[in-house]
Formats: sequence, C-alpha cells, structure tokens
Amino acid sequence: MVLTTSTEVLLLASGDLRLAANQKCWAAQAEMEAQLTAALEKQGWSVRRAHPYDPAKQHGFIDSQKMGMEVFRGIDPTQPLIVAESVWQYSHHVLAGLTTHQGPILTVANWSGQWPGLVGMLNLNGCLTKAGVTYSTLWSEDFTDAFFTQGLEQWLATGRIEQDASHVRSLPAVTLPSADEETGRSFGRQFREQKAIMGVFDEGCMGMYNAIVPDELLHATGIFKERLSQSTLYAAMREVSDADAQQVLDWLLAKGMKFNWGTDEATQLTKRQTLLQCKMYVAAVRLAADFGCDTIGIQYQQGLKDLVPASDLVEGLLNNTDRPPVFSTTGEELYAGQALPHFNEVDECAGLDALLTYRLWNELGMSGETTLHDIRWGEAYDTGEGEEFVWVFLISGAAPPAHFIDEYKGASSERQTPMYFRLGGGTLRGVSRPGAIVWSRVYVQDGKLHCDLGVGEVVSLPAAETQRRWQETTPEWPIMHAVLCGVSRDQLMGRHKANHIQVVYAPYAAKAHQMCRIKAAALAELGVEVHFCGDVKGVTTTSAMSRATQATVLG
Ligand SMILES: C[C@H](O)[C@@H](O)[C@@H](O)C(=O)CO
Repeated sequence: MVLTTSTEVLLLASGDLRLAANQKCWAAQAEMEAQLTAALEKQGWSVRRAHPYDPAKQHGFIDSQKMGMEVFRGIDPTQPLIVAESVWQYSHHVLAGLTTHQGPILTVANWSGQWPGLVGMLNLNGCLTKAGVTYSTLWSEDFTDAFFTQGLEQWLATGRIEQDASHVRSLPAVTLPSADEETGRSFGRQFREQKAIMGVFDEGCMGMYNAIVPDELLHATGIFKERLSQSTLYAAMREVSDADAQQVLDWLLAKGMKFNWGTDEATQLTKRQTLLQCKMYVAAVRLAADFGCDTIGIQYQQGLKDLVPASDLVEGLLNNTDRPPVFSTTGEELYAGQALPHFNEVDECAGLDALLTYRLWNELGMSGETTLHDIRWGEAYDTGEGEEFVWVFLISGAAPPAHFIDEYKGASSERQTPMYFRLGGGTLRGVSRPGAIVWSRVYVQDGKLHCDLGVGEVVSLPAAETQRRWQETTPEWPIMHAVLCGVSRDQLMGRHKANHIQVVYAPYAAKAHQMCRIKAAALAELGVEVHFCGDVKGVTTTSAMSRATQATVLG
C-alpha cells in the first residue's frame, strides 16, 4: 500500500469491458482528467492516478472487476478518492473497492454528450446508493464554473457535498386528491394480488448492480422472476424459420419503417443482420409466452452480442402495442394486441416500472407504451417560451415507435456502433413526439424500493438542433427532447440514482399530473417509497418536514 500526503487526491477511471470502446474513448477521458487535475491544483491539492495508462492496451481505464480489486489493494483506504468518468463504465469494476474505502469518495463527470460519461457516473451513483456507500457527486463543463468549484472546495474541506433537494416531496409529507389515491391504490392491490412474471434473460448487465432488484423486494410487489438464459434465446432463434423472419420485416416495411442497409458487415447494417433480429423478436415472444412472462429483459451486451446482432430493434418492437404479429408453432397469435414490456439491459427497476405503467395506463383507457432512456446530456434552448433546460434522453434500444413523430414512418434502423456491437444489428430510431410525459425511476436504497417521479414535457426542436444534439451524442439511437417540470439540471443530477429514466406519455398536461399522482399511489400500495420531484399539480404539502428538511446530504 502506498501512503500518501494530506493534500493528495487519488484519481480512478472505470471503463468499459470492451477494448474497442476503451481505446476509442480514451482521448476524451485524458482531456477531462487534465482539466480536473488543474481544478484541484488550483485549490492547492495534487492528484495521483491510482492506476497507470497501459501502453499495450492503449487506454488508462480499469477494465475489469479483477483489475479494480488489485488497484484498491494498492491504495491508502483513508485517502480522498475521485472516480472520474467521461465514458460509459461498468460500475462493478470499482464497486468492491469503494464498498470498503474509508476516505471521502467523489464521483465526477464532464458535462459532455460525446460519450456516455454522465450516464456512467449516474450508474455508479445508483450502485453506491444501493450498496449503502457514502459518496458525493459533481459534474462540470470545463471544471472552472462556480457550481463545480464551490462543490469541490466543500468536498476538499469537509469530505461531503450537500445537494439541493428542495424540489423533492416524499409521499408521507403530502396528500393526494382522494379519488386519485383510491384509483391508484385499488390498481396497486389488484396488480399485487394478480401476480406477474418477470423474464430475465441473464441477470446483471455491464456491472449495473443497481439494476438488480433483490427477489424479496420484488415479491412484495407481486412480481416474481423467471430466470431465463440468452443461450435459450439463441437456441430458440435457430428454430424460427426464414419465412417467419421475412414476415416480420415485410410488416415493418409496409408500415413505412426505413432500414439503412449497406453491404459491409463490419461497419454497416445489412439485411442479413435485420433478418436475424426479426428471428430474435419472434423467439423472444415465443419464449416469453412459453414461460408466461408479463415482461422480459434481455441482457445482450455481454455474450449475446458476440453471437448475433444486438437486440435493440427487438426491444423497441416489444414495447409497442402495434407490432408485427407473432404466432406460436401451433398458429395461435401471442400477446395479440398488446406490447410485451421490455426492460433494456435487464434493468429490473425499469422492468417493474414498465409493467406497472403499461397496465395502469391501459386500465385507465390510455395507450401506455413506455421505455427507459439514458440521461445522456442536455443544454438550455429557447423553445419559444424562453430558455429552458432541454435534456437529451437517448437509448440504444427499447424506445417504441408509438413515441416517435410519425410512428413507424418516422422510424429508421441504423447500424449499432461497432465499438460496442461488433456483429452489428439495427436500432429503432426516431425523434420522440412533443407532448406531456410522466417520468420516474425506481431504485433501491436502504434495502427498500423507492421511486422518484414527476411530470415533464417533450418539446419540439428545429430539425437542425435535433441533428446537432444527435451529432454531439450517438446519432444511431432514438432521442427525446425532454423538459422536466420544476426540476433543474443540477437537482436531477444530484438526486438521481440511476443512468436510466422511465417515460410514458399522457394525452395532455393536466392528465400527466393526474397520472403521476395515481401512479404514485399505485406504487405506494406496492410498498414502494414514493418521492414527488418538481412541480406535480394537485399534490398538497401537509407536513412541515417536507422540502427543506428533506435535503439529502450525500457524502
Ligand atoms: C452501448 C452502451 O453500452 C450503452 O448501452 C450504454 O451507454 C448505456 O446505454 C448504459 O445505460
């Protein structure tokens, strides 16, 4: 173990498991670390990397849990430590070490959409929260702004940063209109009593410890896991005929969906890849029906991606009510007229939310297509109603065409980026239509299920601005331009316990507020601790212990 001086901070960078991603994204990480180091030096502190740049691998990331444990074995456990992120990373690479680290921990990301660094940091925050590890968190565009500088100063002086949680009202501190409360609770009771099966095709994706819900917590909501395997899915794909796959593709083409096909398997989407994805779609529905699943999640980013094209197109189709029909081998249509809610990256928190949301919306006569997105990035934009902070919600898979402008006609399938998906596969890409939404996030904290939820609006941006946002991030993935009501950028970042956020449309704004209240009551009935975030109309604060005294202190 290396002993250290009292004004030295250790810096760690967790990365992807995939060499191609780590190499491609390293330059951005090196640049961010230089800026962060300059900011620390300005405050009289020095920075030492806890692990070196590896010239053979051509990157300086911790790229496995094994390496992460080794790095932690060599450091002073009492020293202040920063995990710096400008890329998508696997939290379990550093989780083991962080669970026993005694010194102050700070997670930091650069405010950039280029690579999913904010997403990586938010996942790590969610994992640390679930693991009960105390941490602080910060983000910055260039590491010289007042918000970052003051936060850093506070952390260096005290080992903790207070986040502004004045936008949060927990359920016990408010009252809901009794009709909404009763609607939600009676739905929740019925949901729990009826019970449901969550099909999990290989649990745990990319080190996302936060996305695994302990069975006991899930059982209390009425949901039970069916542990399935991606090998079974692969085997089932081989049983799907070419004709069945072609029928799925013909259905999509007839709907007006576009496929950006080329011929180079290594860099372009090919028709062959799409047809394999169609087989996966049919196989997934058949397996789900065989096991009686009400929702499924396919892990896909490890294992399956090395055998077949990615599952993104499949996931988006499953989340749409209007989707290509799938028949059993005996000719019966499976899940006819329904979506089969799919939780991307087997994020079980999202799976619980998606199933409850889809059913609740349907029960109340609305279409309930729902998806998670990554909280990827965002910038202020003048939408015509003055400058607002417009988030880039973006995800590789799972967004349903019902969310897009012009639905299938507005959708295209683009080749998944080769650094993540060597064997390709197409996405289901579109621009989410303007409208009112309810957003939410289920997470695990203190051994309990919690849910933050609020209301938002998807805004319309000029085509050039959409293109710019795509170019600043990942242009192959579906995008949503979201404004959250009464929640600032920094409030969301300081509070959110996951890389993902769940969204569902409501027919108009007042309905979104009402559905947010009803959904909160339904979740509460399932034993979930509910927190309203931002402006949710019709929620009356009844207890003085709400806002100010609920300010969370992280770190
Ligand atoms: C393809 C990548 O691994 C993405 O899946 C990653 O950036 C995420 O979306 C994480 O939520």
